[in-house]
Amino acid sequence: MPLHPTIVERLARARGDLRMGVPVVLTGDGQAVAFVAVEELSADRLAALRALGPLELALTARRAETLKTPAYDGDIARIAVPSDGDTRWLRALADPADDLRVPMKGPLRSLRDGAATLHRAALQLVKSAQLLPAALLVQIPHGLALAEANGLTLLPLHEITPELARMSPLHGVVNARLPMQAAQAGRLHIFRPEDGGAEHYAIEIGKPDRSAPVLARLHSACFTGDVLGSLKCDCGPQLRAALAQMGSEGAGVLLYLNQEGRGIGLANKMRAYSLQDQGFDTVEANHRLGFEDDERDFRIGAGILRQMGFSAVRLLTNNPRKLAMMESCGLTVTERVPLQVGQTAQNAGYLATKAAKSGHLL
Ligand SMILES: Nc1nc2c(ncn2[C@@H]2O[C@H](COP(=O)(O)OP(=O)(O)OP(=O)(O)O)[C@@H](O)[C@H]2O)c(=O)[nH]1
Ligand SMILES: [Zn+2]
Repeated sequence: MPLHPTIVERLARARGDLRMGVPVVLTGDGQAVAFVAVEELSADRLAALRALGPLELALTARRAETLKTPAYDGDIARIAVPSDGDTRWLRALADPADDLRVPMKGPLRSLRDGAATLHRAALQLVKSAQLLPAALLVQIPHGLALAEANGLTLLPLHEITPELARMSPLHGVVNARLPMQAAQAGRLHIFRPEDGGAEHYAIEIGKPDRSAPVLARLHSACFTGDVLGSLKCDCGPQLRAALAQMGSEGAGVLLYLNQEGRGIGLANKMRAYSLQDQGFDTVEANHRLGFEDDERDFRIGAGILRQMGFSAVRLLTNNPRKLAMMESCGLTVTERVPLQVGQTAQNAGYLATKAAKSGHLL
């Protein structure tokens, strides 16, 4: 293998750069841009980018809708940044925290002309770095020259597009015996993705027969519910009930997928919780932040199950999307096993919204 990093490795670097406020260079469609995530933008970097040319802010159409500004590119909006637009101005557009207190952010000028392909890719990268979906871009004449002169990560669009669409292969790193309250015969497996992303875990209980449907649960990380016992959701009780059922049946597999906050990360989930305290429901809060309702990639769970030798599941869930995704990834769902535990006065609204807007089965 050559010494220079592959495109997958450069993508991982780029995510790290964005989380540190370092610009990344994107080329493609006959254009080149340098961009940063607004969330981590410093005044110095803003000044350095402004010196390169007119600045554009890319937001998702979800966020643009809240800001009441048109998204001429369908799923995204490009907004011209005025010469006095500073980091506070940009952050107020990216972050809905102060929307109710300061509803008027404009006037905003949405751009209509020109291509949005690089803006779209920039936003996708910012999202995959679990930052607020807002990118500040500047068009540059020569991507390679700017990247080389400043030691920036350069990403050609045609190389990253297939990588962003595919699920990164996962490798089993280690597994070891783990006796638990719910089952003495437990084993924890660690899976690591090739793209430098979060590791995921499989908790195998007993010795499930690989030739029969296995009792399985795809659990998404919820620090607040799983660890802190939050009353705002039903995750903690669901986690424990699933393990208990597997323990009492003597076999099962629970995947603990590190897709906190339905894939938006804990910081963004807490932003969503602040919005929920302002009266928005769980879906509206995600939209106001600029995310879709659910940003999780359920292919990961199916991939791990197949890697462990399972081809059919009895799936513990109330979420029809999980059932559909299993089937589309080639796993047979022989039964949906409902998992209704942990209802509280505080999460009644949350569960009702999931049933009404996300199709959860009651
Ligand atoms: N963005 C966001 N995420 C939340 C909120 N409440 C809980 N979550 C996350 O939602 C996910 C819940 O995952 P799951 O338990 O797999 O839930 P599910 O899609 O409802 O499906 P089932 O429980 O299988 O029926 C976890 O990642 C939580 O962190 C919220 O208000 N906003
Ligand atoms: Zn939860």
